[in-house]
Amino acid sequence: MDEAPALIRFERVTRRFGGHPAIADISFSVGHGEIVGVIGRSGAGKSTLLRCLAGLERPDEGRIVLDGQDLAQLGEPALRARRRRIGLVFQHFNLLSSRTAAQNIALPLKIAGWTRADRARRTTELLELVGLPDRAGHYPAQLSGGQKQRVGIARALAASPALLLCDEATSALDPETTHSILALLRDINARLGLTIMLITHEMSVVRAVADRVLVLEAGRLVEDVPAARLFAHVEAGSMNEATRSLLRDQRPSLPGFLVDRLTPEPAAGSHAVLELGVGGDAAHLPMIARLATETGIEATLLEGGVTHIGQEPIGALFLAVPSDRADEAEAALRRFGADTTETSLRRLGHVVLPD
Ligand SMILES: Nc1ncnc2c1ncn2[C@@H]1O[C@H](COP(=O)(O)OP(=O)(O)OP(=O)(O)O)[C@@H](O)[C@H]1O
Repeated sequence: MDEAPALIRFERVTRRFGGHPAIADISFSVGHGEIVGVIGRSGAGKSTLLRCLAGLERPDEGRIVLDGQDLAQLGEPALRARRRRIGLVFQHFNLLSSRTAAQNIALPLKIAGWTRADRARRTTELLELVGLPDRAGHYPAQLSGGQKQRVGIARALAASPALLLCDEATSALDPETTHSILALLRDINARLGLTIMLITHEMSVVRAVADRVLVLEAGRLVEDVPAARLFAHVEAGSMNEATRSLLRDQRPSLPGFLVDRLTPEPAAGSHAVLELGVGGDAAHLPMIARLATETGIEATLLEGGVTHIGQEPIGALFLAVPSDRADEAEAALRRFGADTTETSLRRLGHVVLPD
């Protein structure tokens, strides 16, 4: 990370319950304005990490530094003030059903002692920000799930927090609404420069919104990587098994019928199958066309494609080239920019393609 001091620093944080560590020896830092996804399976320790960060749990070991302040050094009043610098967004919205959207949003401001006029001004501003200017007087029961979560986000932002913590914020929503809520979070991040941490068990959520990904497994931090690199599988070989298994359903993969036919050695008329993982600028390189013009080798695209994580192109292509020219094709692809820091090139085996 650059010279700017981190907003969040976890230093070897452990939290135990009944002697069993829910999170163990966790260290990472988050810079201002980053969107960080924390992913892991049920019981991996995500909620515990979030609760420690929100000051709702105290670590047994290690330090959590937020904006230069060690949370463990703060007494209860200072900790309460700190908590107001953190906005929390919940899976089930946690709105008061007897209050309107505007009243729900204004509640933290009322508790913080804002005047009625200031509350009204800020609430109007927030309803605009989350795209609900005409829903101020609606009660939660009159709002859709997505609208309720927008109110939840507006409430979390009311006191201008330094950090927004989202705990499975889209897990109760359908895919289309999830998409719009994640777009809203990205928009808020871009407009306000707000740092966001999202806890989720869904790789698709991380994929849609995060700049960086932390993977938790059985209380340990097993991966801390830029999202684009994670999805380009550049370091697939070095990735933890927990990460690979979370990724498996996201990545393009060779169709099963071809995997079944793969052999380690070439056969008469066979093709070598190459997996080309591309990311960054490499995604724009016309590698297949260059391969044809410069070597005369015509690669067949078996599967795969390029997509985007934020603005970052990433992809995986599965190519077939005649087995007797596989070495030559690999050497050329490497020369064109494959197998650098942002791309990877792997030979999966040989296959006799169906006619
Ligand atoms: N208050 C608690 N008392 C006892 N054990 C706890 C407590 N909170 C968490 N744990 C245990 O710590 C481990 C991590 O739990 P945590 O809720 O942090 O995981 P998670 O990744 O958020 O899971 P989920 O996605 O299911 O919420 C689990 O084994 C859990 O049973």
